[in-house]
Amino acid sequence: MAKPRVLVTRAWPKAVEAKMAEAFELTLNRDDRPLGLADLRAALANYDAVLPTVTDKLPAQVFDLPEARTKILANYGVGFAHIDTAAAKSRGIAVTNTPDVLSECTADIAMTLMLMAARRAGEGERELREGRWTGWRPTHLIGSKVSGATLGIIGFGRIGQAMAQRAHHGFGMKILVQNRSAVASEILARYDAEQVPTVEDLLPRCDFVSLHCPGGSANRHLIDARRLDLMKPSAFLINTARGEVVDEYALAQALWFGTIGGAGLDVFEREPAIPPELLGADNLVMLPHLGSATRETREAMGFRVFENLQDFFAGRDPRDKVA
Ligand SMILES: NC(=O)C1=CN([C@@H]2O[C@H](COP(=O)(O)OP(=O)(O)OC[C@H]3O[C@@H](n4cnc5c(N)ncnc54)[C@H](O)[C@@H]3O)[C@@H](O)[C@H]2O)C=CC1
Ligand SMILES: O=C(O)C(=O)CO
Repeated sequence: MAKPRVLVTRAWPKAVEAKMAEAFELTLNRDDRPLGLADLRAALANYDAVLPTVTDKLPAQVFDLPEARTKILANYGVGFAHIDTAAAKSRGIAVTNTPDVLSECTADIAMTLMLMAARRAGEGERELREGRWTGWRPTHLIGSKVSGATLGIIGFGRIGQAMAQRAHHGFGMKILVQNRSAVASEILARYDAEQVPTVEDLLPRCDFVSLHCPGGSANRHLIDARRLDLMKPSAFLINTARGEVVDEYALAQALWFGTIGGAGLDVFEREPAIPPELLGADNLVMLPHLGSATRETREAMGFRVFENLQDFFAGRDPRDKVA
């Protein structure tokens, strides 16, 4: 039987590409150039499986083609808001993602941002590299204490809980939770966490707020000017979820006017474009979407896609089917 034709849309870890090549008729993207709408539409017409990432936008219009050959979109990543899953489903295309294997590393990056923003690590490093450091002094780059502070987590799924694990058990933080659905009491008990009914209940009580919900239209600008105003003037906002969850212009205003203490961002609404208003804010730490970027995790994500494809082409339901 002919091997399924599979398109990998970006360059992946070599070990995963090699394993994939044994099982499938594989097309790789050696240049690592992001695909446009027309490329993706052509991919759906010509491949049995397309393996997109967060940089491949698949809105309904991409699925609007006379005949789709593709039967599965096996996404490399857990977030799949860049794929119109309803449109995929209506064309009989299954969608899978890669949960769990990236939860720890993404929570590690959220902790990194929280610590860097609170302890002014970005400002300190810039000062040192630019030769502006004049030596230790009692009033130099005074930050905010993380240990023992209150952390609000919006979106208490896999990564939100990994964040709570680190913050509560590692840093003695008090955990407040806001989640779309009720969180089981035994899960809350693991972190001595309290679930609050609304975002409005959570924000005024927190020293740090970390976002761990999915992106997409339902959560677009979940954190807007009105909600930023509810945060303490000393509090920090951390976003490793998706750029669109935060109104970046409202955030830039809050940072410039000091209505919040600072922020840490790993994701941006129009990444890789960063609004100039954010670039100039000193009380902001920014990373280029590094949440899952460790060798171990990026390989594990690839092998998870491989398992999903193997199941799918063997006629089994892939474990990570989301549509
Ligand atoms: N920065 C990075 O590199 C990475 C970012 N991510 C982002 O993190 C997100 C979360 O991943 P997981 O924890 O694995 O997903 P998950 O599905 O386990 O958890 C998401 C949680 O958010 C809750 N939720 C959804 N909308 C909400 C809202 N409006 N208010 C409060 N809670 C809401 C859901 O009920 C669920 O409990 C992904 O969808 C992705 O966008 C994931 C991996 C890496
Ligand atoms: O998995 C995701 O959703 C990412 O953002 C990249 O790992």
